[in-house]
Amino acid sequence: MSFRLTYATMHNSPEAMHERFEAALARVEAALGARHPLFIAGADRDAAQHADRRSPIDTQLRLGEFALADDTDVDAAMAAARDAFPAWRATPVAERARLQRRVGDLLAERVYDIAAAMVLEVGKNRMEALGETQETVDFFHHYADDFERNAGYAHTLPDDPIEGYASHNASVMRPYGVWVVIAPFNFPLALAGGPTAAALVTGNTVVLKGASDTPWAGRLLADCIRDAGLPPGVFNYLSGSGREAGEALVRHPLTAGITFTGSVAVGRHIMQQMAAGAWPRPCIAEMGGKNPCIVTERADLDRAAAGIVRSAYGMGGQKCSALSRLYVHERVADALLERLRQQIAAIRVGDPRRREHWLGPVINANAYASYARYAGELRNGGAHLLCGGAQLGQGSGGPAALARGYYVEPLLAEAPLAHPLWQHEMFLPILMLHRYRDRDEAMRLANDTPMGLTAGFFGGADEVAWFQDHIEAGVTYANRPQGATTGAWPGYQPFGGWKGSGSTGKAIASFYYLAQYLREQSRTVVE
Ligand SMILES: NC(=O)c1ccc[n+]([C@@H]2O[C@H](COP(=O)([O-])OP(=O)(O)OC[C@H]3O[C@@H](n4cnc5c(N)ncnc54)[C@H](O)[C@@H]3O)[C@@H](O)[C@H]2O)c1
Ligand SMILES: N[C@@H](CCC=O)C(=O)O
Repeated sequence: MSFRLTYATMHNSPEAMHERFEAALARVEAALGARHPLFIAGADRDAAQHADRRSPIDTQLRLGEFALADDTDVDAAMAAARDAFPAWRATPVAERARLQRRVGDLLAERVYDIAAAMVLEVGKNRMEALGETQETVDFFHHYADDFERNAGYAHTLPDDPIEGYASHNASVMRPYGVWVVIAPFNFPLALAGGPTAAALVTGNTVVLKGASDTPWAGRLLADCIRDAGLPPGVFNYLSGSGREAGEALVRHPLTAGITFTGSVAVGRHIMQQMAAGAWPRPCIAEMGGKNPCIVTERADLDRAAAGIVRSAYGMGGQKCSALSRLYVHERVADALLERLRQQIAAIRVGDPRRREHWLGPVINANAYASYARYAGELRNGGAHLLCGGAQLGQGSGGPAALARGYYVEPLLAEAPLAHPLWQHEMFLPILMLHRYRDRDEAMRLANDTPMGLTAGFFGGADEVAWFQDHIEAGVTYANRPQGATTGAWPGYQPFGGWKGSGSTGKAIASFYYLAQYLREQSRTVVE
């Protein structure tokens, strides 16, 4: 298939992709209900307790039983990763990169089956799930290529200018040791696989923990890493809760560094713990977003509407990059609203196993209840709900086909600027809108947030530089109908947040990313 799948191309998928997905879905559904163990020291390990997991699509759909790691399992995983570290660090870069590419190749071979599992586990639609799996493939290849391209960041420096001695100098980068990766529920494969690939290729060993809602995706990644032939202990997988397994990993004495992806509250808590102790340990924290889009009088409104709807409602707004604040010039607001209304009305909400359903359920009962609460807060806080606001699933009295899942309507609300939800990451398909008069006012409002992940702009070509120069966000998109604020891809858009959205100022898959998994050693040798 010559089609190259990315989040920007997934809107025009070829027929063959759907046929292969359908076949994989049937295979995966036929095998539901299995028990999924932990993966430690190269072997499966049963935990003392397991969680029975159901799909957000239909809570009677039983996915399987997933191990809940406890302190003993965390200790075992950390010890395995510590024991494997010296040999893995000493493994030539070319060999580490070869194994890493092999993981990518296996993910690619299994792309349809893994995507089918993620549709069931997360409730995302097939193209989002296929996109995420392909993104993970690309992370494994991208980081292997990048580390080799940078020759492992080893540099020979000039000899010291000392008479009578030959004093040779070099700078090398050395891995830290056991690197912990903590992944979020919404991209449970890509945001587990990306940091894992970065840590492994740079010579660290890894203990990965998946999110409590999505233990399956991480286990499927573990299977690919096992089958690629990485030595036992180099990679270990734990499923389990954040409060137990996650906390135990963060406070573990063998934890040399962490990549955390998730909410601001948990991220800041982990950063504080990593800064405390005998010495500060590195913590790459990729956190939340409250992403704005500015539409000026000169925008192409068809493009704007397409990009806005895709980014505000794709995956039910459960992307850190999702658009949640829309600032539109008052002269074009009504015309844009008309287009948005049409596009929102065309969104088909339903079981994401079916191709025609672009919008599946939200992840769990909490998110489902939060949606109703936020809709109420918007109404009570003086907002005008222009579209949506109703739950469609459990307990809503909505369509029978949706009654066992967590389905909600895409919501668009024109809200007073004083409304507190302008400042709160809801992580749901809820978009708030404000009509502005003056472009600089729009920019001030767009930047009026402690977050700074992604931002979108629709306007004249000669306004783009103004947007890029003034917006406080790590990832920016101008005039992009494929997604106003969403859809970064490794090798095309480095992805990382400013301000409260990220701890390092260095983006995922950027030129500067891998160096964060290494510490510098200066080497002087006098002959
Ligand atoms: N910036 C990014 O690249 C990015 C990408 C995806 C998601 N996110 C953010 O993630 C959030 C949604 O994901 P979520 O709901 O899974 O986030 P979350 O913070 O609830 O959980 C993330 C992970 O942390 C674990 N965890 C929870 N409490 C912990 C603790 N005390 N100690 C250690 N680990 C703990 C969880 O089990 C999970 O594995 C949103 O805020 C979203 O914006 C950010
Ligand atoms: N990389 C994804 C977002 C990941 C966060 O949830 C995007 O760019 O839309």
